[in-house]
Amino acid sequence: MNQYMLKEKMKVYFIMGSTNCSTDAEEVLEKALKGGATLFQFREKGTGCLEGGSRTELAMALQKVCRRYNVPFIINDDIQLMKHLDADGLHVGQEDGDLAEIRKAIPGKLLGVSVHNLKEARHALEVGADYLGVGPIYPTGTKTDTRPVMGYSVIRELRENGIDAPIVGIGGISASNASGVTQAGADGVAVITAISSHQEPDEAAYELLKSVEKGKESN
Ligand SMILES: Cc1ncsc1CCOP(=O)(O)O
Ligand SMILES: C=C1C=NC(C)=NC1=N
Ligand SMILES: [Mg+2]
Repeated sequence: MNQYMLKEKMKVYFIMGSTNCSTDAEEVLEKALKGGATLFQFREKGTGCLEGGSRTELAMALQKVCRRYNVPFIINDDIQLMKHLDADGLHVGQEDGDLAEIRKAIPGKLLGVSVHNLKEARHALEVGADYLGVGPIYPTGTKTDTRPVMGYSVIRELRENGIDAPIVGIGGISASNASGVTQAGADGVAVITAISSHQEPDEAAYELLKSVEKGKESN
């Protein structure tokens, strides 16, 4: 997939694991994709998350939903699971291992990296990352061990320093603030709660998409 197509897929980047939704994860994902989510990341992490067979089973079920909507299915952190399912890609953080090693280990797959500053962004792209996750943009209760809340500043700084790779902002993002993230230069937004905990995940995804497009108009 070329960079232009990948930037299109970054618009509404939905992330979820079993601990992020009180109802049926498959149903929430189906609705999110119906509503316009453009990419999905399976992130099964934190207290009470699934392990072993039940983890793999849920991942397979969610991968099937993504296939039906022709939406990329990305796995967070777990390279074994990604390989086992032949998923479309892997997302890793700064502490998930040597980025160059990880890049070599998954040839032809999408590799996303969480970055927090220009140095980390340059390194990730040098080793061959396909897209960058930048945040936390706003305060979030979903991930407790985040770096300090950064606002739009890092997104702007990356763009001003010639980083034109696909970028998603992440952290406390909803339809009410997503336009600011794309106005600052991101290609889209990555969200957990705004969709996974919404009564109507399809409406939530659609509102996010509209907010993302609005921000793009003015950047
Ligand atoms: C995984 C992650 N990385 C930085 S903030 C965050 C959590 C985002 O969750 P939410 O969209 O519910 O704020
Ligand atoms: C921490 C993260 C940052 N960015 C993205 C896209 N996913 C993540 N899990
Ligand atoms: Mg990680």
